[in-house]
Amino acid sequence: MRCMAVALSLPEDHFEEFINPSFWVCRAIGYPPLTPEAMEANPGGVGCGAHSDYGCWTFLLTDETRGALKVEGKDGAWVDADPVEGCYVVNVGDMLMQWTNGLFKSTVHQVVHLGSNYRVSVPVFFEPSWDARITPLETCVAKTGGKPLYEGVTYGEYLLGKVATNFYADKK
Ligand SMILES: O=C(O)CCC(=O)C(=O)O
Ligand SMILES: [Fe+2]
Repeated sequence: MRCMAVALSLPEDHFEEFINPSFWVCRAIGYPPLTPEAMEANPGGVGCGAHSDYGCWTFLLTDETRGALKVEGKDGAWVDADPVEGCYVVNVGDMLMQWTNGLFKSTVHQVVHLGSNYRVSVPVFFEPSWDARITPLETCVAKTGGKPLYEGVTYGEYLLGKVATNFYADKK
C-alpha cells in the first residue's frame, strides 16, 4: 500500500488509517476431482464462480495444477493463469478499483477444475479495515475523466453485501 501511495503521488503513509488494522483473511481451498454426479449437477465443472476479489490485494499460491484458474481478458475471453514456480498470482480487489476510480481494475476470475487430482490453493486477501470509508481519490478522479464513478462505501458493509449476493442469493 505504501508503494501504491507513492505511485499515485500521495504521501507514503496515506493509506495507513484505512488499512490498520487490516481485515485480512487467509484461506486454504480444496477442489476435489468431480464425480460423474457432481458433473451432472454442475456441467461446466465450475469450482469457484466468476467474481472479482473484494478488498485491496490478493496473493494467491496454488499447487501445480494447470488450466484451472481463469482470468477474464479485456475481450471477455477466459485466459488460463497457470502457476509459475516461486510466484504468487496477485489480484487487484474492488476496493482498490473504487479508490483509484477505475485506474486499477479488479479482474474477474473463476476456477474450473476438471482434472482427476485434488487441487489446493491458498489465497491471502489483504483488505482495508472493517470500518474504513473508501471514496475515489481526488488524484485518481482527475486522471480518469474528472467525475467520481463510485459514491463511496464502508468496507465491512461492502463485504457483507458481496457475501449475501455471492453465497445466499437463491436462499432468500
Ligand atoms: O482457487 C483459486 O485459484 C482462486 C480462488 C479465488 O479466486 C478466491 O478464493 O477468491
Ligand atoms: Fe478470487
